Amino acid sequence: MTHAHYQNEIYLRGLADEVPPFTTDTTRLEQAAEAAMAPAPFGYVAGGAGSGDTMRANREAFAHWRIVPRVLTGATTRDLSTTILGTPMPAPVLLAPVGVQSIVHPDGELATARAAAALDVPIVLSTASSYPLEDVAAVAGPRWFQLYWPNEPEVCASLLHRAKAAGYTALVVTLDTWTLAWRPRDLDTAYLPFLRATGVANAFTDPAFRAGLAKSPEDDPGMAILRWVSLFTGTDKCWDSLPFLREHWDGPILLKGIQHADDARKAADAEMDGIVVSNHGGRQVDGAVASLDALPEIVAAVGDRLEVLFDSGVRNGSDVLKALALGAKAVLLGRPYVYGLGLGGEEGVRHVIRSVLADLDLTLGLSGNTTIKDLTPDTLHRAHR
Ligand SMILES: Cc1cc2nc3c(=O)[nH]c(=O)nc-3n(C[C@H](O)[C@H](O)[C@H](O)COP(=O)(O)O)c2cc1C
Ligand SMILES: O=C(O)C(=O)c1ccccc1
Repeated sequence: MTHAHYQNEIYLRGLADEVPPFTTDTTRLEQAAEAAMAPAPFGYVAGGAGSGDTMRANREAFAHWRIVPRVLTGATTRDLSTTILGTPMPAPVLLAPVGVQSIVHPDGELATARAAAALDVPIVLSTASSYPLEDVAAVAGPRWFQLYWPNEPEVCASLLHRAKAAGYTALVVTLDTWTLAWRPRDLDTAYLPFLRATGVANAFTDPAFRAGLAKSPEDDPGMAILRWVSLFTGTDKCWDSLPFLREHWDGPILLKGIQHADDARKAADAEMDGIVVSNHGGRQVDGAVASLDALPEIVAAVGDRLEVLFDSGVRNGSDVLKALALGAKAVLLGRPYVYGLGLGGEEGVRHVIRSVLADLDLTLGLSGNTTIKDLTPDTLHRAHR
């Protein structure tokens, strides 16, 4: 089942007077999920750093770019497919790494992985997943692994070894979250899921992590969780540390959380294979630049040296199209699929992916384009609002 089929399926439902189980306006999933989810997990997913300024800026940045449709271009059938760092995908869309998904739905990352696999859309599994990476791999299709870079080299090497053995093909190293930001929404409700058992599955199943504990995680879970958190808090890493990852990871490496062209150049100089232009969905630095506003300069600086991927604020097909036109090779979908998970587990995630892809396919065609290669800055107009 592809994006075009999903469009037909939704139309056929309409003919039969059947409403779809979830909204097809993927920009409205947040409101729908708020009504369906428990308040604390919803607040954790929806929330951002500080006042939420950067989260809002991420969305506003998309509104400043407008698509300029072209006609009579023969875009009746489209091809959205692409290959990024050896991974073929039906569309330039991956699921962003999101930790602790079992707070949203008991099946968590398993449901997400199944939904994505059914559509051949790659997932990026978080280090802080609520199911062990091997269990997720067993039900997943194309998969990349996201690393929160632990302070202990043995634990880092062990995680990388396990991820490789379980068939994760690319490594996404997240650099913008070496400690969690000031997030009033969670602080005000004392909701800190990463301090609970929801995000430690990969640690508790890791031999190197277990070897460093005085008591097993089963005997003293509190102590084990504290050690896991401390492994990711603060960092002595710098640009010179990257060769360690090369030594322990046989495959493409991308750096996630890049917002400055100079950092993008450093990533290219360090022979990284890609970057993810991202501000973590506005969850880290309040007042930071909108991720889409950072994109063009970064593409100009390094677009010919490594793969530039993008996230933060993508909500529908038009947003994907705009990020691609500004030079991203693919985008990562974040909160929208997590809301799908909260609304309807595996079925909800599948609905969200299909809706975004069907919308992208139609928007691409109706703006007069046949493939994603047709998209350039010329596809867009810079508007004042
Ligand atoms: C609930 C939640 C948990 C997240 N956990 C992780 C994570 O474990 N690792 C990571 O690299 N990024 C994590 N992110 C950031 C996402 O990968 C992505 O950068 C962000 O969601 C994109 O912004 P958007 O949600 O506005 O699209 C998380 C985001 C959310 C909303
Ligand atoms: O909440 C987040 O944004 C995040 O990246 C994270 C960090 C630790 C555990 C789970 C998610």
